Amino acid sequence: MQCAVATAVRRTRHLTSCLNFPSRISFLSVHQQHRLEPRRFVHEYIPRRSDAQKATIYALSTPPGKAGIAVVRVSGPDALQVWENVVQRSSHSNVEPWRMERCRIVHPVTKNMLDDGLAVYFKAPKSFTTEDVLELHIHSGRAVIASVLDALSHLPYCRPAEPGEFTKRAFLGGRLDLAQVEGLKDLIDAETESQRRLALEAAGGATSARFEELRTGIIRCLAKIEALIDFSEGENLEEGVYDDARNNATKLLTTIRSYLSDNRRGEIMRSGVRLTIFGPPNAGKSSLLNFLARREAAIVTPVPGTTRDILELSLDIGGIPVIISDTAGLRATDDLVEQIGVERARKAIQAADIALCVVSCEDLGASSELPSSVRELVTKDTFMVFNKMDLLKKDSFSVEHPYRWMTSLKTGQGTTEFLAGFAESLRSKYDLDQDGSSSEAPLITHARHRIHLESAAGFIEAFLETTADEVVFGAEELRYAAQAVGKVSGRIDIEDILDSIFRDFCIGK
Ligand SMILES: Nc1nc2c(ncn2[C@@H]2O[C@H](COP(=O)(O)OP(=O)(O)OP(=O)(O)O)[C@@H](O)[C@H]2O)c(=O)[nH]1
Ligand SMILES: [K+]
Ligand SMILES: [Mg+2]
Repeated sequence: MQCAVATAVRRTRHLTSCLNFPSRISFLSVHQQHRLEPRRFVHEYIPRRSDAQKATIYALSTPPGKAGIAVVRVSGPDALQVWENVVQRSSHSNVEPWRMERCRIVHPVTKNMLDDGLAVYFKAPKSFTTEDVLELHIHSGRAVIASVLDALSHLPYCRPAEPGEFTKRAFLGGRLDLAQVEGLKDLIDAETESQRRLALEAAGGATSARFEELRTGIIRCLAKIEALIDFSEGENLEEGVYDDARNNATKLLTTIRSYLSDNRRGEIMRSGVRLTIFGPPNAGKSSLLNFLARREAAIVTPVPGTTRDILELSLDIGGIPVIISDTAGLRATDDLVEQIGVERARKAIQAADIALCVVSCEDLGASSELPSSVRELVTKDTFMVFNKMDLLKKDSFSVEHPYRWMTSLKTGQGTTEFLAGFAESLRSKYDLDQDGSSSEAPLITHARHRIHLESAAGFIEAFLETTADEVVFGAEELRYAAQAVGKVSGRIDIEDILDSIFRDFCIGK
């Protein structure tokens, strides 16, 4: 008896580790709380886990509302059974996979006809999720969609899909890696042409392939170092293996560093330049936002302190997505609400990729010096707009700055030049072409990629700090570096590649 319990506990422990339970201690406390026999405890958990994995899920895959067609997608082991229950065809032949068929969609219990549509069955693994998939193409109307989804809810082995669950299954099934999943999401969200191309590249696996090349490079170095651990140079290994590994690691580090010092180009192409408009009150900041948006998005009045909260708009400036924030005019004030607005403005300037300062020509000092409220915030990278040039009395104007324009948002003077110069400056700053794309596709498009690459660079540096006597430590650093790069695509297993490289590695004479 005791022996049986011990076996059960051991098995349970093994299972809890498979199920990612925190620890043996927490398992025991759960076990004690519930006063369950170990064996029963096991039974309680296994079915739920496998159930979650094997559930057949369904969801509307097109936007809800009136349109020509809507697609309801079903994925999981019972997709074919769903077909048998809700799809009625004129022919009684077997279902032919990947072939669209005209059919009636019926309620599984009442067999009432719900819609006249099309159905297609994708046989696993040749489907988006790698599972059996059924797509029902129905008429897109609220009542039709509701009746079909309700009908599916009557099938006991089906449940509604959670957000992103089809894609998650595609990832778990190995159809997409993480970088491709991100690319797919970006493709759906793409609003500009350059975003579409960038996302398509990631979704298609080209981005992953570039990361994979880096990872394989690191593993090649690792293979050499591991060979040195097992054998030694001169004896069983050709000469210069250690130096080779070091040289290659140095080259890889240079490559990674060059990817990292990209001025955030990829992230900017993907998610847009964060641009904050700031300046003294009444300079014409909100007027500038409205000019760029071509509509009265922000309130403009002659009252200083009109804008208080931050107003954010996403615009396409010459093919570049720009997220523009209009902020409260910077000044000391007793008004509590305005004080908060000024505080938020300062934070937005810090968070911006580009800060654009609007100053009224009226507010310039005798020798064209900037108003004190903005003086310490302006750097050589700040974009400067000297507005209200219609009110400029003096004919001479002498503010030197790399990015500077003069406008009158009232008369329109200088605005065409500003718009052209503004777009051009954005392009040159981020090395982008006319349409906002770039000749060489950037590698890093998400902050996540940057974090993993930075950590890989750190590990390679640590490897380069080790000596020929410390190959064991060096190998460990390279292993971490490879894993860090692998995290981008979600591929962190290196043993498989290591084996294959080892196999063609030249060992012995
Ligand atoms: N003469 C002249 N007036 C302008 C010009 N641009 C804007 N204005 C006027 O200046 C006033 C202030 O403009 P806003 O756009 O509200 O200025 P703001 O910087 O957003 O002001 P706050 O939000 O209060 O900080 C409004 O009455 C505008 O019509 C210009 O080029 N010339
Ligand atoms: K104002
Ligand atoms: Mg304003």
